[in-house]
Amino acid sequence: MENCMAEVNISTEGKPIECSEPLNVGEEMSVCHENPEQTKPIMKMETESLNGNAKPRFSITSERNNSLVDQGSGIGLGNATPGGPPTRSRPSSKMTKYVECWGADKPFANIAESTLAKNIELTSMDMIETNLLPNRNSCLECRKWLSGEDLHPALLWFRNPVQEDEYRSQSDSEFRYYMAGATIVFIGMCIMQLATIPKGIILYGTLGPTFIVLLVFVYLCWLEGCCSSKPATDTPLEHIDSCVPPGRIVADSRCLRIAIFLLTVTLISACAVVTVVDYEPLPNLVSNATSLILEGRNASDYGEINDPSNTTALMGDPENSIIEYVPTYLYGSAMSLCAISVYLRIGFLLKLGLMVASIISHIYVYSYLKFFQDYHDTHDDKFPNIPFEIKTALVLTVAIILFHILDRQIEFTSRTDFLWKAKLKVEQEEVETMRGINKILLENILPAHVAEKFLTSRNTQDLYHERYSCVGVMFASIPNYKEFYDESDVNKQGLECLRLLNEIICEFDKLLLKPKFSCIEKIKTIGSTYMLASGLRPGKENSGEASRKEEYNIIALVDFAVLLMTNLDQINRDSFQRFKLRVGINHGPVIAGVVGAQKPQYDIWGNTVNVASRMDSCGMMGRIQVTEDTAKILMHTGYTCECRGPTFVKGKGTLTTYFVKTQFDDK
Ligand SMILES: Nc1ncnc2c1ncn2[C@@H]1O[C@H](COP(=O)(O)OP(=O)(O)OP(=O)(O)O)[C@@H](O)[C@H]1O
Repeated sequence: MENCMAEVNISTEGKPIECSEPLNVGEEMSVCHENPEQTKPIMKMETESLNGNAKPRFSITSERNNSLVDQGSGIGLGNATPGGPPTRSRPSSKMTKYVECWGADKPFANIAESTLAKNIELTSMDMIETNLLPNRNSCLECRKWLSGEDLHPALLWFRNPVQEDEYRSQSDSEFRYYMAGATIVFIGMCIMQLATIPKGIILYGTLGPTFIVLLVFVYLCWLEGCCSSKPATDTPLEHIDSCVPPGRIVADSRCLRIAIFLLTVTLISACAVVTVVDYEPLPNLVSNATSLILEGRNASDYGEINDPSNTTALMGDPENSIIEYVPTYLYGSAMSLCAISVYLRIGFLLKLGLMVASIISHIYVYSYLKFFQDYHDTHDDKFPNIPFEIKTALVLTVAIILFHILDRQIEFTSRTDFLWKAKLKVEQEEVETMRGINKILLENILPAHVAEKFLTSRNTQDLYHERYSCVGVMFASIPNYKEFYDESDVNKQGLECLRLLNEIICEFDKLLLKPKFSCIEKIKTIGSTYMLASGLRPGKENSGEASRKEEYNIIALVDFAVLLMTNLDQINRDSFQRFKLRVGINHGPVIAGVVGAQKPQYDIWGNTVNVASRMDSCGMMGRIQVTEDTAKILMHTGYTCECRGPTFVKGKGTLTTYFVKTQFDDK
């Protein structure tokens, strides 16, 4: 706002300004625009008696004009402090400030209106720095932060149920690795059992099918590309019908993953102990069943087990005794715990429950086996009074605790990771938002290609400049605005006049949005003069169509000048004024660049610009004056130009100039 206003330099030259349209005292006019958006009165012009003359007083009710209200007595040039110099509030790093600075229909209004603006309120570089700077967040701090605010300290669940749901419903592409890990543990257990305990139908009958089941699951989980990739179609239904590989289905479905996990660990856990039925039937419960199973077994392996007379002998000869198989079962139990633990992304509480259930069932089975007691009696002489079940349970409980600590740590890390990713995503979005806003802001100040350059280039220290061999330059001024401008009390020291100028310039700016005029760049306003250039596109002018571009640039400027005149005519009708546009156009080489550091400004320089300015300043109201070269191009493209003859141009001598024929010539 400050920038915009500071550029407006209106000189009244101390002359009393006459009202351009005599009005009756007390008369009030409501002025409406033609388009629907502007059908509400945007200006109310009242007259008051002042020294016998009716003077215009505008009270503008449009939002745009509110931008000029309440900015202190200095007509919006800053926040005036009573009794002191005006203080300027610089925009802070937070984009909210930028947004708040500008209301609707004003420069940067597109930012305030964008939905992004809402996000910006949440954004601050501070937050990003605090959360993302690695050296400021040690693991311990992170733990404290999480357990305190985001995670339940015992359950490690997110306090926010939505977050918890999101975490649980995450896809787990690593599941196939866990599946493979569990299978490897199972293979280890198989090798151990096959190497140590006697092979029999039960051993093969349990390990074999379990192995096949595990392999099938591993295969399915790793199967990612079974479906032929169909070409993308426009019909959504065809997408739905297209086959999804089983690996993806498993990775995406939490229920399926848990079901596979439960099934596989149950099978592995069962395989760890199921062969004990080969050796010693459980009392009463399965004695008959076991004796049936034992029928037909290899007598050389098991005959001695059923022979009570052999038991004492076996105990006396531990080398060949079945009690030596006990460690295999104990290791098998531990390995089944390991198989549970390898499923890293399954909830640690579920895994803990399964481990406990698995060990309780194992110990329950072991407690019915006499040779486990015998093993205890022969190998453990330190605490003979403690039952072997308790001792076995203690050893396996230690394993459970170790696995549980590991699982807990892994889950904590996984949840922390999830939180960080979520926060990072938000922050990345915010950074993107801020980058977008910077772009919008820069594009409001600079031409798009220059803004792009400043946004992408790291080296902004060098003077930015561009050389063009042929650019059209236009100065369009409203010479009689000076006569209209009045700093009397009636006009609030010129504020009301300034509002009308603002209205005119905003209308002119709107015309630039038309695609036809995309080659035109507004350079600035100098008082009531509107300065433009066409053809400021780096890299485009050296193409083979350079001469056509030159013509196009000049034609665009002339058409734009005619449109400005048409628009000003409409404003005149609405505001009962008689403003006239005086336009000067020239073309030729210019140098463009950005000058200034705090308030950088894009501008163009060169003789072409000076002459264009002179074409305006020595031109005529309501006419477009061009140089001879520009006129030739215009006439070549079908425009009618009227030779003004030799015209004295300050600093350039006498030049032959032309007026472009327009429908406003006779008005
Ligand atoms: N980049 C620019 N922006 C605005 N006006 C410009 C620019 N370049 C030149 N002019 C205007 O062109 C006119 C001609 O400039 P020139 O350098 O020929 O003469 P000058 O002696 O500097 O101008 P003057 O006699 O009006 O003070 C000047 O009025 C100047 O303000």
